[in-house]
Parts: sequence; structure tokens; C-alpha cells
Amino acid sequence: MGEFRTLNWFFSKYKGRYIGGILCLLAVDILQLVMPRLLGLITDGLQQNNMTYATLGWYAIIIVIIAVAIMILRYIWRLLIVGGSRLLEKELRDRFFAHLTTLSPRYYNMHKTGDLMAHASNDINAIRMFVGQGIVMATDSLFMIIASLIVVFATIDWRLSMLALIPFPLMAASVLIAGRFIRERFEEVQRAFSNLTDTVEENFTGIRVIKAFVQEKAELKKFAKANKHNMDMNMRMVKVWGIMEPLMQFLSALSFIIVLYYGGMMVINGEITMGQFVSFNAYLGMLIWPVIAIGWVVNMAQRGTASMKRVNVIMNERPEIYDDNPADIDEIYGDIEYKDLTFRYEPNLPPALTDINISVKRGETLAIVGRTGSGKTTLINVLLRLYKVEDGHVFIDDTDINRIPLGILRESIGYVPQDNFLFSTTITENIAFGVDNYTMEQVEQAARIAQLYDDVMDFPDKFNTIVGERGVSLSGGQKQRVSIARAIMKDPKILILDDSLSAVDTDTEERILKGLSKVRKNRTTIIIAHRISAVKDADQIIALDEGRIVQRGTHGQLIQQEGLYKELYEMQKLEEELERTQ
Ligand SMILES: Nc1ncnc2c1ncn2[C@@H]1O[C@H](COP(=O)(O)OP(=O)(O)OP(=O)(O)O)[C@@H](O)[C@H]1O
Repeated sequence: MGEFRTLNWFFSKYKGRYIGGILCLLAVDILQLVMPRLLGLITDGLQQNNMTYATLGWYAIIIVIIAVAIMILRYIWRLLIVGGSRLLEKELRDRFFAHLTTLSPRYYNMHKTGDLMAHASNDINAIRMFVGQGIVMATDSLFMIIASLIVVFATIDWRLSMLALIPFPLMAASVLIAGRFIRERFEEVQRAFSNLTDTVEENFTGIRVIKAFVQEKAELKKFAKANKHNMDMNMRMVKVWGIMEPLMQFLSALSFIIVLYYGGMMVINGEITMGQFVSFNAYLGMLIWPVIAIGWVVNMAQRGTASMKRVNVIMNERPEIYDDNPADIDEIYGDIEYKDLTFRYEPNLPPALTDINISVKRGETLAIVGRTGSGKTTLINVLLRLYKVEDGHVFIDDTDINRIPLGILRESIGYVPQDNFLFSTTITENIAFGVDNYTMEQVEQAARIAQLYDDVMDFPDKFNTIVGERGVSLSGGQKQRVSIARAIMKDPKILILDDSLSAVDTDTEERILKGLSKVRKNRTTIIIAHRISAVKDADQIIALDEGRIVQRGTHGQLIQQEGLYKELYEMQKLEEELERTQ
């Protein structure tokens, strides 16, 4: 239960709500306890023939008043406590999500998104159930059990009470045991269902590949298998669930039989009155639910605690990259320097970058070329502080990158990543992502520079066109250009294009680069490209091979040298010629 200490902020914030709720709940319980007693009094009155119409009427009025009070108070505690648990769910999920956004990409490389989603839904649900229903059931059951036992033991007959209680431990134990089975099987059902939805989702996302490889039948088979597994798991669950109610009814019937037989004999022998017999039966009826509930609460508590533990582990994860001793900087200007940088993603992996030395002055353009996997993107990851580098190796404006406040650093960089992620919203919002105040002119201007404007004008809703999920309705080249427009829109001090011109033809590429150079005054630009045409005008070009800089210079200098750059250049010339002759 110590795990729930992390929720202290919540309970102290909503103390009043919980105390009020529990008081109402106890008031309902007390009122409920009065009912059987009234029934007993009425029975005795009727049996002893001393009941008048008027007293009967009074009893009826009292019962109605109690019933109305129970109804109102029950509604209030439900609002307070069940509503409170919904508040907890919301606030906990907000905190959880906010915390996840602070974690670095390395964390996400090591944890599956599906698992994080499961924590955000299933675990937070389990915590909500325990903090809402669990607290209610525990308070309610314990109070009802103790209070009804005291009443029956004290006011009716202790021997009858003892006998009637014989099946109760059996009931609690079977709920507890069955509950464990149910929980296990329920988890299997959830896993089967998430497997089923994963299969469907993957099919929808990959529908083009599936069709192109004529895999519809194979996929149908896979789906049928997942669907059957889902049903089997549900059947296993139904088998345990199905036995619960009949078993409970049987065990409680045993209790009633004991009372009927033994209690009946006591009435015949005059040891208890008819009224006591009737109210005993009513108390017994009231005890059954709390006893069953105790079993449920124990299960709920176990589940809630396990979930709380898992959520706590994630919440205690310290962001690897954060502002520690930040320099007093308001803006950056764009001088970039890498000094003797050797970088590994993980200590046990070979270095992705070795002995890197680069110096770019503000306003200059640096181009990076190299074969796939040579470390180009890694250079950018380090500059964006997406991964941690040691102090003393990467500088912006002569300040160590680790001391530049993250917010300022990332606001000052316009980054067009390799995988152009678009949100399922309008083109305008995709372009203006990350900019709070903007005008349509700015959006249009960014689209013009990115050579996207004409394409957008051809769409029926122009800039209000909604981009389908992950931008399916746009071509690869259009998506790249939306991404470029997004980076331009930020008017950044440093613009980074990571292989962002690969899906456009060379003419468009040239126009984009020209447009960029016009607005590039004092802006440092880094272009990563596979095509020489994209990099030939850069102030300096570096060629990377297996994480090392193997060549550096301008286009003019590099094509004079034997080496990687010239190889790439020759190869591309050959490709172009081949294309022309085809
Ligand atoms: N998150 C990561 N964890 C571990 N290793 C990584 C990670 N990202 C990249 N690497 C490795 O680092 C090396 C350089 O990768 P990088 O992405 O920088 O190459 P690249 O030159 O940008 O390649 P491409 O042109 O294909 O994008 C590769 O060997 C890659 O496997």
C-alpha cells in the first residue's frame, strides 16, 4: 500500500471530497441497518395483535423517509467518491503524459510504445478502480459486516448468529480464489484483444504492401487466428465468471437453510420472537454482499498496487537530458563547433562518431554527405541534444551545448527530419506547428519557399485540406515539402535538412535551395544529402565514412580529389546519363 504514497498530492487536494463521501456512505449504512429492525418490530406488532392502522402508517412513513434519505445520500457519495476517482484518473494521466514528454528518445528506443500505452490505459484504470470503487467497497463492507454482526449477536441470539455465519468464510475464500483466476484470465483476454487490434491496425497501415504482395489471403488467415484466440480467451473467462454467481447463491442459500431450520426451531421453542426471526433473515441478506465485496476488494487492491508500482517506476524515471546549470542565454546566433567528438549511443556499442572536428560560422552552410549509416543523422541528434554528449565537445556560440537551455536551443533550430511526420490536421496547422502567433501570409510564404504552394492550391480545400492519418493522402515529395515549410515557418537561427530533398526532383530541389538562400541571411544551414546537386553550393562539405570525417572542402576542391565525394559525384553523373538515355 506504500506504493500509493505517490498519490498523497491527490488525497490532500481532494480531502474534503473523500471525507464527505465516506461520511455519506456510512450514513447510508447506518440507515440500512435500521430497516431489518423495523421489519422485526412490525412483525412482532402484527403477531401480537397490537398493531393499529395508524402505527402501521407511521412505520410506512418512516420507511419511506429512510429510503429517500438512502437514495439521496447514496447519490451524493457516488458523485463524491466515484467522481473523485475520475478526477484522479484525469490528473494522473495528465501527469503521466507530461512526464513521458520529458523523457529522451533513448528511453523510447528501449521501451515499446505499446507497453507505455498499456500503462496509460490499463494501469491507470486499475488505480482508478481501487481508489474509487475499492475504497467504497472496503469501507462499506467492513462497516456493514462489523455493525450487522454486533446487532445480530447483541440483539437476537449469538448461537443462531454463529451457525448462520458458517458458510461466510467459504464465500469470501471462493471470491478471493476465483478473483485471482478471473484476473489472470482477464489479462489474457486483454492481451488477446490488443493482439487482435494490432493485427487489424497493421493491416490497415500496410494495406498497400499487402496488396502489392498479394497477401490478402495470408492476412485473412492471420486475422482469423487472432480472432479465434480472442474468442477462446473470452470463453475461458466466461467459464470462471459463470460459476461465480451460482456458487455465491448456493453458499448463501446454505446460510438461510441453517437459519430457517435452527431459527425456526428457536421460534417454536419461544427462545426468540417471530420479529427477531424476520429481522435476523433480513440482516443475513444484508451481510452477503459485503462478504463477497471483501474478496473483490482484496483483488482490486492487489491489482491496483501492482499497477501503481508500474506507474511509479515510470514516473520516477529521471529525464536523461535536462537543464542542469544552464547558461544565462536568451538567444543563439548560430556558430556551431564540434571539438574532438567521439560518440556512442550505448557504452557497449561501437562509436557512431569518431574524432569529429567541425566549425561552422553563423550564416554559413555546412553540407554532410556519406553512405547510409555513416553517422550523418547522429551529428544532428547530438546538436539537438536528443542524446547526451559529454561536456567540452559540442558548442554553439562558444557555449557548451549542455549549458544551453533546452527550450532556447530547440526553438532556435528548424529541423526537417528524415521521417516526415505529419499530424492528422490541416496543412496550415502542420506548417505552423510550434508557432503560437502566425498570419496566413507567413504560412503561404513558407509554403512558397518550400515549393509547396502550387500543390496546395490544387487541393480542394487549399490550406485547410486535412492531411490523412500520417499524411497518407500526400505524396512523399509533398510531405517532405510540408516538413520543410514547417521548419522555415519557425524562422530558425539554424536550419537543418536531414535528407529532406530526396523525394523531390532535381529542378524542385534547386528552386527550394534558391528560395532558402534568399531567406538565409545570417542563418546557419546544415544540409544532409545523398545527391551532390543539393550540396554543391555549400560553404563547406564534409564526407563521413563509418563515423569519421574522411574528406572536407568545397565542391570545387572535393571533385579534384580522389575519394568518397568524387565517387558519389561520378556515380550520380552516370545515373543521370542513364536516365537521360532511357
Ligand atoms: N538510436 C540509436 N541507437 C543505437 N545505434 C544507433 C541509433 N541511431 C543510429 N545508430 C547507429 O549509428 C550509426 C549511424 O547512424 P545514422 O543514423 O547517424 O546514419 P546516417 O548516416 O544518418 O544514415 P542514413 O543516411 O541511412 O540516414 C549506424 O550504425 C546506426 O545503426
